[in-house]
Amino acid sequence: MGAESDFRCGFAALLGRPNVGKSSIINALLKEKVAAVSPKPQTTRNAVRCIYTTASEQIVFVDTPGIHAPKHALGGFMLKEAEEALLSVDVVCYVVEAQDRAVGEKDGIILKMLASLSRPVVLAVNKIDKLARAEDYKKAVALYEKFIKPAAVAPLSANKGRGLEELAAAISALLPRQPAIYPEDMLMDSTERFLASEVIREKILRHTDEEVPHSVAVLIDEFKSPDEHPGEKLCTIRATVIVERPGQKGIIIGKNGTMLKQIGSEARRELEERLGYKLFLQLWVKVKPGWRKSPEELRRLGYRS
Ligand SMILES: Nc1nc2c(ncn2[C@@H]2O[C@H](COP(=O)(O)OP(=O)(O)OP(=O)(O)O)[C@@H](O)[C@H]2O)c(=O)[nH]1
Repeated sequence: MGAESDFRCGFAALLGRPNVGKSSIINALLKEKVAAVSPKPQTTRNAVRCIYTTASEQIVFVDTPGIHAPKHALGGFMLKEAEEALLSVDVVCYVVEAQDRAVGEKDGIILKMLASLSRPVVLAVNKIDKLARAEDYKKAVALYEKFIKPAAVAPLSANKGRGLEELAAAISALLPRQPAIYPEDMLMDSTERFLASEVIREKILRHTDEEVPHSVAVLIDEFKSPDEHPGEKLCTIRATVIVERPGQKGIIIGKNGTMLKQIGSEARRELEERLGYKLFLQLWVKVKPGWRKSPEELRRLGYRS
């Protein structure tokens, strides 16, 4: 790592509607590095998505969970939660697509939040490879600049590997000068078990409404990775989704089990990508009335103060 006085380090929230390429950007930035996971427990408020370290900078990309659920954000409560999460970062990296020519509902919610937030925003305009004329990305920039004043604009293509270093440079220019927070070889800051439960929980939140998200906990019953069990070819995860009422169980399982299947396959895909293993994921749903009020249950689920 470089001279500490010039070194920049801080937290960047990665925001954007689904499918704009957030995961692709992270993967491209980390190149071939498999998302190895450190056994160090989670220390930050937000889920750390990855840690990008070079000789001169360390950018800790975090997820801001509330923003994945615009349905709930509309309700006001989650919007506030998301805003609070955003206040714990130094910079917001807002990802949009180069072909965007109108602001959709999901971006509308994000823009509203960003407009009232006192954090610098880097507008990452992804998928420039899809444009016939490269400079047309400026049309997307003009569209979003009607709502926010980004501190920097970074056109890029995660798939073609273009503009990634420029994006990292634009973000790190806005970070405080301070030494690295994490060791330089650390790519993520959470245990694999914790990551698995958070990813499963996040998929449930995306698919459910009203009181269900607040009544859900995920308990990892079994986690067998090929690293710890050399005989294993796959990583095996068995988890129980805990809810408070039978009706909530029905919602999560869905008609003929379709909802649970969908949640399971989305969680499996994301975990395979982030853990770097092929995965066998099995989910159960169990009703535990009042689990949120039981200190013993909370402890078992890992919610320790
Ligand atoms: N043409 C092109 N496609 C891209 C680029 N970056 C990502 N994609 C594609 O866009 C799709 C969505 O990419 P993801 O990285 O999964 O998007 P995301 O924002 O993480 O999506 P969510 O996890 O649903 O929020 C995938 O099919 C990617 O291959 C790019 O630079 N160019």
